Amino acid sequence: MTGKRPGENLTLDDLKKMKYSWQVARESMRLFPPIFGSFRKAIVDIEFEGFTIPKGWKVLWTAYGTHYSAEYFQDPLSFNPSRFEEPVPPYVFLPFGGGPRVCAGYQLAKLTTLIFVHLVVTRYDWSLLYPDENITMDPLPFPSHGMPIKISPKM
Ligand code: HEM
Repeated sequence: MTGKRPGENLTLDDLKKMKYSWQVARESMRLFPPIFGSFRKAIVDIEFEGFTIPKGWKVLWTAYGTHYSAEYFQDPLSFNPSRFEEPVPPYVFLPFGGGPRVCAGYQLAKLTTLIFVHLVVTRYDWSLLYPDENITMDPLPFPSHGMPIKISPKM
């Protein structure tokens, strides 16, 4: 989002135009979903693809199952925000969960992510202290040095 005068606030209309920024955020959450999954409890016996899930059992759904599947995302390990120009089938892209218990803060999270990214990119110069920092899964992504950055206001 360019064309803003220094100090001029972003408007809701500005945020609606940030389609590529949101694609970048979505692609980041596809590769590293902040919440990798969650549990559901079967409240009745369920038949699913030849399996029986008995009433009372807990089921773990994970975002990685579809996020890293070539069936849904071509070349799934590559970072390609443009892939989100095409619609994604329901229950395939799940950083915010899905169904009746989908994240209640989705819109707020989208808003704050777009504002944060806009301000960091337009107002600050920043760089990673450890560009090749190792990231382990524990089970969430965990940068081995805490991912420190060097940040300073743009001159
Ligand atoms: C990037 C930011 C966020 C991510 C990735 C995220 C992710 C998720 C996920 C995956 C769930 C579903 C968990 C499940 O199905 O068991 C969830 C639920 C929920 N989230 Fe978020 N969330 C984010 C931000 C927020 C914010 C900002 C709020 C509130 C201000 C919020 C409030 C909630 C609530 C209340 C639920 C429970 C909804 C329910 O069970 O009916 N989240 N979130």
